[in-house]
Amino acid sequence: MEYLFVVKSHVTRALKQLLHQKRRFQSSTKMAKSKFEYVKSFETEDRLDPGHCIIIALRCSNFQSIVENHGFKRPNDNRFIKLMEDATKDVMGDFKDLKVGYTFADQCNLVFPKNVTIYRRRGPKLLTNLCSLLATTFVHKWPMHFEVPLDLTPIIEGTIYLLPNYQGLRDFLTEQQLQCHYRNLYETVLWSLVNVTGISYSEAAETLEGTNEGEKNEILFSRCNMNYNKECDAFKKGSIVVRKLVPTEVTTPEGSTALRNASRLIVLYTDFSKDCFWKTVLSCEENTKLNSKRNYFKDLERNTKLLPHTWIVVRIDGKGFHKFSDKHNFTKPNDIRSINLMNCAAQKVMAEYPDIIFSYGQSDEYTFVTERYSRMLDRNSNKIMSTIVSLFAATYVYNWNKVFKGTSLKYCPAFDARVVLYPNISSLRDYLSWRQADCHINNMYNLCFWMLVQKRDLSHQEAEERLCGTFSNDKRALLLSEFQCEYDEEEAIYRKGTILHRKNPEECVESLSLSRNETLYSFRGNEESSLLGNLKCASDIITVHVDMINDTFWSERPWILGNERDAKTLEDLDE
Ligand SMILES: Nc1nc2c(ncn2[C@@H]2O[C@H](COP(=O)(O)OP(=O)(O)OP(=O)(O)O)[C@@H](O)[C@H]2O)c(=O)[nH]1
Ligand SMILES: [Mg+2]
Repeated sequence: MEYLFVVKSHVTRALKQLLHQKRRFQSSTKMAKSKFEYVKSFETEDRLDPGHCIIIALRCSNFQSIVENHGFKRPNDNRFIKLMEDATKDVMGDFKDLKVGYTFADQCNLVFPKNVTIYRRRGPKLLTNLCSLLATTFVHKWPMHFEVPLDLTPIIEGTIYLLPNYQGLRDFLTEQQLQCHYRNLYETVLWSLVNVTGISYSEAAETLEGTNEGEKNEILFSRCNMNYNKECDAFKKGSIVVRKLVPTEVTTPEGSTALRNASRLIVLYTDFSKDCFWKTVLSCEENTKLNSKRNYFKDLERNTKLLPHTWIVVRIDGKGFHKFSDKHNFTKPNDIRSINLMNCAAQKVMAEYPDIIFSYGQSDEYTFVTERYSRMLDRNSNKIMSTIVSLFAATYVYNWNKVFKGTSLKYCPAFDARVVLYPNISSLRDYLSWRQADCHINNMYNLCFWMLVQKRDLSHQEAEERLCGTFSNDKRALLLSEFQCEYDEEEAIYRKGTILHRKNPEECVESLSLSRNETLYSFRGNEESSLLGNLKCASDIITVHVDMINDTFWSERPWILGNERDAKTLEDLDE
C-alpha cells in the first residue's frame, strides 16, 4: 500500500515535470530565434564512456589561505572535518545516484556507479554541478561550524576519473586513504613537535625531512610521548559517507505511525583496504581484493587539454533557477538583487583571473572569455571550468545576505559550466551576439508575459496564447498600446544584459609608467609576467549595459579582442 503510494507520487512528480518541460519548450519555440544560433554547433557533449565508475575528485585550491586566515587548529580542526562531512552529505542528498563520498582535509571524492545515466553522463555537467554545489554548501554552512566569519571564498578544482571496474574503484579509494594517512602522520608529528617540545616550525620540518613512516612514529613516541595508533580515526582515515537503510518512523496513509526502512546518509571512519567494506557496506556485486599495485590512476584521469590559440569561452548556467527564483520570491520578470549578485560574482572571478578579458551575463547565466593565447591552468578544461564555476557560485552565496537582506537562503544553488572553443574573432563575436540576442528575446517576451498576468489578470496559459506567433514589433506595440510602456526606455541592464571588460591598457600604461610593449604583453595573458594581473584589482574592470551585436562596441574598444590580422604564431609567443 505504502509502496504503491510512493510509486504514485513519483509518477505524478515525473508527469508534472514533463508537463512543465513541455510548456517551457513550447514557449521557447514560440519565441523567435536569432541568426547567431549556428554557434551552438561549436558546443560538445563530452559524454563519459559507459560501463565505468565515475569519480569526481574535488580539492580546494586556496585551502592554505583558508587555514591561515581563520586560525585553524593544527594538525586537524574538527570543525572543518564536520563542515566537509556536512557539505559532502548535502551534495549526496541532492545527487541520489552518488554511491560513496570520501573526504579528508580539503579533498572530496564523489563516486557514481558504473550504470549511472544522469545528465546523459556528460562529464562537464556532472563535474561542475557537484563542484559548485560543494562550494555553495561550504560557504552557506560555514557559520554553523565556525564562529569566525569566512573571509574568502573557496576555489575548488575538479578532476574526473573513469574506472573500468570495482577493483579499480577499490584501488583508487585505498590509495586516497593512504594519502590521507601519510599526510596526517606528517602533520601530527610536525605540529606535536612544535606544540609539545616547543621547537620552531622550521626546526620541526627539518627534523622530519627524509624520515619514513616508522621513524615518524618513533619521533612522535619518544619526543612527544604520543602513540599514533591512539589518534582519532576521523583524522587517520578520513570520512566515508555512504547510504544506509535505517529504521525510521513514518506516518502511514491511515494516520498511524510505523517503522520503515529509509535511506540515510551516514559517516564511517573505516578502512577501504578491508574486504568487509566492499562486501557488506557497499554490497559490491564484483569480487575485489586488496591490490598492492595502485600507481595507474594518472592514466585514468580524463585528459582535457584545450586546443591552443583558440578563444576559450566558459558559460555558467544556474541549475533549476526557475524553481530557485520562485522559492526565493524573485521579482518578475527581473530581480535586480539576483542580477547584482551575479555581476558581483563575475567581477570577483575576473579580479582573481587576469586571463579572463571579458564576460557577459543575463538571467541565470554568465559567459567568461579568456585571452586567446592564455595558458591559464595549463589550458586544462576541467580545471578551468571547475575553478571558475566554484568561485562564481561561492561568491553568489557569500554575498546573498548582504543583497537579499530579509530573504534567507532556503537551499544552496548549483551552477553548471561548459567550455566552448572559438577559432576566430568572427565566431566569438557571433557567440556573444547570440547570447545578447537571447537576452533581448527572452526579456521582451517575459516583460509582455508578466504584464499580461499581473496587470490584466490573464492566466499563464492565456498569456502564452496571447503572445504565440507574435514578432518583436507586435510585442513593442502591445507594450505601448496596452501598458503605455516604451520598450526601449526599459532599464538597459534588463534589455542588454551586463558586459564586464578590462580598461584600455594604454590608460594603464600611463598610470603604471610602464612601456607600452610591456603592458600589452601582460594583457596578452602570459601568466608568468602578468603585470596588470598581479594587481588583481577590480577597478580595472568596467561594467556596461550596451549593444555588442553591432560593430560600434568593438571598434570603440579595439584592445579587447585585438585584430585577426595580428594573430600570433607559436614563435611569436615563445619570443
Ligand atoms: N523572476 C525571476 N526569475 C528569474 C530571474 N533570473 C532568472 N530567473 C529564472 O531562471 C530561469 C532561467 O532559465 P533556464 O536556465 O532556462 O532554466 P532553469 O530553471 O535554470 O533550468 P536549467 O538551467 O536547465 O537547470 C528563468 O526561466 C527564470 O524562471 C529573475 O531575475 N527574476
Ligand atoms: Mg538555468
